[in-house]
Amino acid sequence: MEVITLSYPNDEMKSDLPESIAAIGFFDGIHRGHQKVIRQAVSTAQKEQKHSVVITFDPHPSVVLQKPKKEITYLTPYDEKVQIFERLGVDQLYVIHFNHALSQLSPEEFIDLFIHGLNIQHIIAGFDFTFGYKGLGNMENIRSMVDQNINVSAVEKVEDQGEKISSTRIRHALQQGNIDEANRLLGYSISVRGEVVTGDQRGRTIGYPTANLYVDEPYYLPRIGVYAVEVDWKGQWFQGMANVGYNPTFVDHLLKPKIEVHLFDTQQNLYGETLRLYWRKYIRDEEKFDHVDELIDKLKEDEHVSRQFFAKND
Ligand SMILES: Cc1cc2nc3c(=O)[nH]c(=O)nc-3n(C[C@H](O)[C@H](O)[C@H](O)COP(=O)(O)O)c2cc1C
Ligand SMILES: Nc1ncnc2c1ncn2[C@@H]1O[C@H](COP(=O)(O)OP(=O)(O)O)[C@@H](O)[C@H]1O
Repeated sequence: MEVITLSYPNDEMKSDLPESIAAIGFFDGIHRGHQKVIRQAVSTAQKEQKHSVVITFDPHPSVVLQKPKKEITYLTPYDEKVQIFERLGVDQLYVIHFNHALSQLSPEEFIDLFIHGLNIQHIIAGFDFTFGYKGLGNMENIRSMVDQNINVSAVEKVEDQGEKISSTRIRHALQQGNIDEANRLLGYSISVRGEVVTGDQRGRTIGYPTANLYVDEPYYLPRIGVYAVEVDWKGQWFQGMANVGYNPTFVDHLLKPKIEVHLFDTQQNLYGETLRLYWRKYIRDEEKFDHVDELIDKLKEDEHVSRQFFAKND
């Protein structure tokens, strides 16, 4: 899959682009609804022997449009998205840089630049996709904006338990520690990828060394607390328990939550290694303990609960 970033007003489009079928959207999470849109573009392209394309945006429009600005996090930050599109068989990914100038384009100007300009012959998006200045373009009025020979397909909503699947719904599930629900809506297991960095070297002194994960992308993390997790390290799988939190027993004011994982049944030195951590089961909220001994007792309990969870689910 080829990845091309485009920004307005700087970039000139090439003139000899192949005829393409495009799925378009922001696609945070690439959940089952998004997958339906993308799969439809890929299969239509295969049938018609054309290129399959995803057109998406970065960063999220709210970064530009929302005041005051807040830090935004994603179910699937940029690198994750690229990997998932690749797995879905997309030939070409266009990432349109979302900036103020882009937000001012009328729906017609947007279509001219990015649909006609990229030689898109068929546009596929979710039924509620909007685009252009103030989101005035939608899946109804788009038909009057595109050239006659261009097809438009709106994919109807995908539901789960009678409700629309949405990125917001997945965020709420994660906020409640409901990993099963988030994974069911996503259609795959949510994870984070990070590099093991040095922490306060305290873990080993309390009998639970923890690999501290530095994630260099803005992930939306599940609820602060303790989880049974599985870790993929270069294709080797480990079970363990992780904490997303602020270590209030030891530290007064961490600005960002830390992600740390204790892996069961290994003493591997992992500094500098890249791990992918899959959240499996929420166990409890993080607590502030008056004594380290109480934390250690709790960690023993967490280990027991996690191992029981894996014994039942293996
Ligand atoms: C499964 C698990 C549960 C944890 N629960 C708590 C907790 O409830 N409260 C807390 O202050 N720290 C908690 N911690 C974090 C420990 O305080 C932390 O691992 C320890 O201070 C080691 O930090 P270091 O890796 O920087 O050396 C937890 C860690 C793990 C792995
Ligand atoms: N079972 C294990 N789980 C996680 N890390 C382990 C384990 N065994 C050894 N380690 C190593 O020990 C380090 C964690 O030790 P710790 O004392 O918590 O130090 P730090 O504060 O730097 O994380 C990990 O980064 C890893 O290299």
